[in-house]
Amino acid sequence: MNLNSLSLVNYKNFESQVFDFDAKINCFVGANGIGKTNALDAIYHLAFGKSYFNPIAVQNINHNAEFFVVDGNFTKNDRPEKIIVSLKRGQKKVIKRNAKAYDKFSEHIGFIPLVIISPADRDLIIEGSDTRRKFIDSVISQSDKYYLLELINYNKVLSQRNALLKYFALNNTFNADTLAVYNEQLHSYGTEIFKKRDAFLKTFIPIFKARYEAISQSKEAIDLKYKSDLFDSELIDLLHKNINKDKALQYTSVGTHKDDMVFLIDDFPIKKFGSQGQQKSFLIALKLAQFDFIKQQSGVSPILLLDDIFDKLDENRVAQIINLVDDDHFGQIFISDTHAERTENVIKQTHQSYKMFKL
Ligand SMILES: Nc1ncnc2c1ncn2[C@@H]1O[C@H](COP(=O)(O)OP(=O)(O)OP(=O)(O)O)[C@@H](O)[C@H]1O
Repeated sequence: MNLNSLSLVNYKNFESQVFDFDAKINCFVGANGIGKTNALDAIYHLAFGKSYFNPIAVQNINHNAEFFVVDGNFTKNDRPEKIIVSLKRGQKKVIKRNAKAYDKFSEHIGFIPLVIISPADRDLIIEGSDTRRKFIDSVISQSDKYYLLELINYNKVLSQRNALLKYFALNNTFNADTLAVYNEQLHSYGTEIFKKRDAFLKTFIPIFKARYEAISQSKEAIDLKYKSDLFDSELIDLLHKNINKDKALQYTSVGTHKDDMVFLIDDFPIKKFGSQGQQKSFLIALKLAQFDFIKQQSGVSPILLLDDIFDKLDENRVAQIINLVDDDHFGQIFISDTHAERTENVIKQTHQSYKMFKL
């Protein structure tokens, strides 16, 4: 899996820019705010059809322009693949593979396996459960197409059920039959989602622990626990049991949309009890385990984006990660850093080809 070239038109601060990449290591270097992260985000866009950093699509168009185009030429399984993502103000985003537009973006997810490691990952520890669910969902979705569809369907039924609860409250009415239709559907999609999350984490956690041990070279016990209402009861029963609460709240209070992952260090939440360094190692281990998992499932080495790597790692650990390309385990790596020499010194220690892009 290789990205050979990237062309950007009006993407964030880039008006027009073309990059020809090395097959192994590529480095964007330059001053703060010059666009290093934006270049990585453009690559992310080609894999996920959206920005990792700015979820409001239209804000990724250059302030002075009416549209953006991100155009990438890949090689996958020895075949050329051209992916184009474009967006015009006031219109819907278009994603094309080899000149053919996707009807559903979900069909594209997983086609370009990619993992990003960024300072923004700290949200996984700091922010609410939503961020952690999105992380698990995005990892599973990259290797299981049906999962994403189940998730989309679950969310659709959930909004319909919530709208119905609001309608009941506003009109002072109740209809058990209509609600039962939504309960059945939510139960069926939710149960599948729960089973897949549970199965995924059973495979993922040992990989994650091994990665953490290798990175931190320390003895603390870290763990990741899946929390879900569905461990104790069937979703359909929970929906029935909580109907009075849901009517009062006017939304659905139980289900897989409430699942969470608890990050632990020596049995205590890492958010409160982990040092800065332990938290950084935890996040890197999480992302490298994501890399391992996707590779295991798809047989393809994901593209790895390392945004502002020295934010998370000291020079030794950066060297450790970049050395991974030496054993051919990793495919292609894209790095962003403010200091050209610092990164180049570390890269030179590998025996791989590389290119530096001074922005
Ligand atoms: N839609 C947009 N139009 C024009 N410029 C934008 C847009 N969105 C973001 N930018 C600009 O992009 C720049 C930030 O780029 P980026 O985050 O890639 O910087 P960076 O080189 O990674 O910096 P740092 O080293 O500080 O992380 C900012 O100057 C910001 O104003």
